[in-house]
Amino acid sequence: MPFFTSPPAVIKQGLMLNTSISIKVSRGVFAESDIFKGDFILEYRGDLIDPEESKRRRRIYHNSLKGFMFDFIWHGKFWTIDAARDDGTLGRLVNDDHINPNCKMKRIMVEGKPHLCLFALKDITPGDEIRYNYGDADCPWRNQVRIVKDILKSDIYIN
Ligand SMILES: C[S@@+](CC[C@H](N)C(=O)[O-])C[C@H]1O[C@@H](n2cnc3c(N)ncnc32)[C@H](O)[C@@H]1O
Repeated sequence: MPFFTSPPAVIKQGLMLNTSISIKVSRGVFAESDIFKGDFILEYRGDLIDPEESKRRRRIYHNSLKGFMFDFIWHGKFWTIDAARDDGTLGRLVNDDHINPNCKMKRIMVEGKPHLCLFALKDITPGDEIRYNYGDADCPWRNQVRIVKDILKSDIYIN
């Protein structure tokens, strides 16, 4: 549950989204109006960079910024949208859910260039957090969830 909510941030094609902050995932993006299955939600905006530039930036970035680099394959090569710079857009603030995501990132070609766009996988109601599956990316928080579950599985009995 978010504990802080900023004023409504973005109205796009009739969709209203908002950013909130929680202890667990820091910032996130929440629906403020109904979103229907198949709707376009937002674009993950940033610099489109090739593998060499991506490697160079990864060498100099602090770990916290690497989480804003979205890798994908295009024309048989790895490319990256680097959203490390805070440009005020919301795509960079959408969190991961690899178990029950409510939207999906798709590659949309515009004038020969790929754009990463988020579409609803199901109906989303106001208050729901917008989340997609980050894919095979190395996501330490997924392991943390597993560790918590493992701890809960192993009960200790005291007579
Ligand atoms: C693209 S940013 C998303 C916005 C981020 N929550 C923020 O406040 O800047 C990706 C980072 O968010 C955090 N994150 C995303 N999904 C998460 C999740 N399911 N659980 C915990 N942290 C998550 C991780 O720190 C990750 O590196």
